[in-house]
Amino acid sequence: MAHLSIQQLQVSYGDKTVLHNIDLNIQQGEMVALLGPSGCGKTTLLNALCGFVPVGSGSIFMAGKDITNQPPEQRNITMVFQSYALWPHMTVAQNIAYGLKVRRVPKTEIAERIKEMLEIVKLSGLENEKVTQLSGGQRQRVALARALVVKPDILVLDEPLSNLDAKVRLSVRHEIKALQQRLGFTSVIVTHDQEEALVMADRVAVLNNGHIEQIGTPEEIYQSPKTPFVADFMGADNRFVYAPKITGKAFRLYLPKTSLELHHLIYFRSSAASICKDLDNRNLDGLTLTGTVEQSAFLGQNYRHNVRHGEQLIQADSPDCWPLDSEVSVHVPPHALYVYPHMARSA
Ligand SMILES: Nc1ncnc2c1ncn2[C@@H]1O[C@H](COP(=O)(O)OP(=O)(O)OP(=O)(O)O)[C@@H](O)[C@H]1O
Repeated sequence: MAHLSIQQLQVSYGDKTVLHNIDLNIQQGEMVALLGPSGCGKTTLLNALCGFVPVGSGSIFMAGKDITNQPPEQRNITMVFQSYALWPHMTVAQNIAYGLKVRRVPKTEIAERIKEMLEIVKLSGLENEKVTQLSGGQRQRVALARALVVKPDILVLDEPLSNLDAKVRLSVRHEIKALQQRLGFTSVIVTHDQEEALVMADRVAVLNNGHIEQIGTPEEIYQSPKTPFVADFMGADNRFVYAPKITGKAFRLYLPKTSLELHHLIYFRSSAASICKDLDNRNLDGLTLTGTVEQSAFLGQNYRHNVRHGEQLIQADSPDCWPLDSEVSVHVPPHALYVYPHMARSA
């Protein structure tokens, strides 16, 4: 049985339905990321889980118990916010103790649990500091300790790293992941950063306009996006419409397992494409096209090229910088092409 089971959940604000028939099962000890663009309903789903917004229809079960209509304070769910939401006038220890005091845990036990939590989040020695004297990364660790000290059924993280600078962000996301694996807590994290979701989560649910488009392991979501939306959102930056008649010397698409008699939408990542001088004589599987280099930009490890193929501008990476106006061939192997039937006859 799933630890958390969300079934056919629908949530509306007035006349506007923002979550449509959400089904999501989360196992004990699992971390699931809700990933999607702004406004797709991530925060609303968290709020429904915590009991902060009423549910229109559907159910939420925690360890088999129906909590759909339970008030927030009766759900054993704690939340870590983007803004930390710490009490500024309190010390680190007082902030961590807050939830335990509300639950009337005996003083000696509170002291023990604070000490243990401080060690876990590597803040021992800072218990008497005011939280305002801490760095952003340290504050977020206090927020994490405060949420975990009450031993929640689910830890909910709402964009927890957004306020941290890029470098701290990288280290804190690894710390949270390591902590989750060590302590085995069940959690849901909201993010709009795909890399963050891939690094931290055991499974990723991609939301689009109040629907779950796809749910799967980071590898499944990244390597086998099921819909054009997921492909695009997961960084497949090249998109074009394939029409059966366009195959010729300058353009060849061959996918051993796919019939291409109808129009298709094709996506691929610039990083999956390779550029060479001439592929004319080689009948490679996948996509092969010829074009002219219009622009190149240095990315650090590679150069990204804009290659003009008729009306289409393709982006392709290469370790070499190809001169402007070079005539080149671009190749993308079959496993890196995401192909979807396309109903419309034009791009
Ligand atoms: N209190 C509210 N009243 C009315 N509409 C709301 C309310 N809160 C959110 N919405 C709308 O519901 C939709 C989903 O919003 P939500 O905040 O859940 O999205 P999100 O994916 O978390 O976005 P973001 O990443 O920007 O936080 C949006 O269209 C938003 O405008």
